[in-house]
Amino acid sequence: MSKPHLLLQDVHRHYGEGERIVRVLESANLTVDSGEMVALVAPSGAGKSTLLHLCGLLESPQSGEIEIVGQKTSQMGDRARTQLRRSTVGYVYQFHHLLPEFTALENVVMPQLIAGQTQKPAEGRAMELLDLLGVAPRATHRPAELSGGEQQRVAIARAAANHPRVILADEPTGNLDPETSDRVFEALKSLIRNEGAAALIATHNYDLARRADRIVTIRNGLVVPHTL
Ligand SMILES: Nc1ncnc2c1ncn2[C@@H]1O[C@H](COP(=O)(O)OP(=O)(O)OP(=O)(O)O)[C@@H](O)[C@H]1O
Repeated sequence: MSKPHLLLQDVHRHYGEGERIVRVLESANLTVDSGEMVALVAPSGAGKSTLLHLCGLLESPQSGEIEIVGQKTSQMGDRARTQLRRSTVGYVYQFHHLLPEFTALENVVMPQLIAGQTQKPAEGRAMELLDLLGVAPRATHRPAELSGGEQQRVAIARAAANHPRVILADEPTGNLDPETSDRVFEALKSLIRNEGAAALIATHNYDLARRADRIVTIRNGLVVPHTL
């Protein structure tokens, strides 16, 4: 059997020390397979951002192993981690952070050029993603000329531009109205399926969480299955 795209094994993460210690994860385990969408639902302060940062190699655990596409990261140096993150992880944030002076298309082309892709194939890939997410007709519009939902779909296309094996999203529809939020979530889901990425999506929206393949929460420092 092939390895899961994302694997956390016996991960410990705390902040501070002594009396001020905050134990967020204690022996946490999680696996997310290719094409699987896992929703992360937990109360404020439970450790959702911490977990996403660990999965995205933006933070390191005090102990335990995090594997991305079968690569163990616990012994990696900073450069190797950064390289692995850039080549395998895509982030979607609540606020899209698109570059305002560039068009939707250019925003999705840009990360590919930075990764060493050439213009034409990068444009082809960008159009393919914008099309998949239903925003191809807005390709030449700048962010200010797009609706909130369109902006967020462009941001998802940008996060997926370099074929990430792992997609991490923090409240990806948090600032959208329910109907738009629904549409964006479905677009994200079909993208994950299409691309065979492993996705971990933190959300407070129970209706959306229920439509993921699985729901997990953080309890007593563990990542555990959750039902709503
Ligand atoms: N740099 C830090 N130093 C000390 N404590 C921290 C630090 N970062 C996070 N924490 C603590 O770790 C716990 C988990 O924080 P985290 O941001 O992961 O929670 P969260 O579930 O994402 O919360 P929210 O839903 O409010 O964003 C919190 O109690 C927080 O106060």
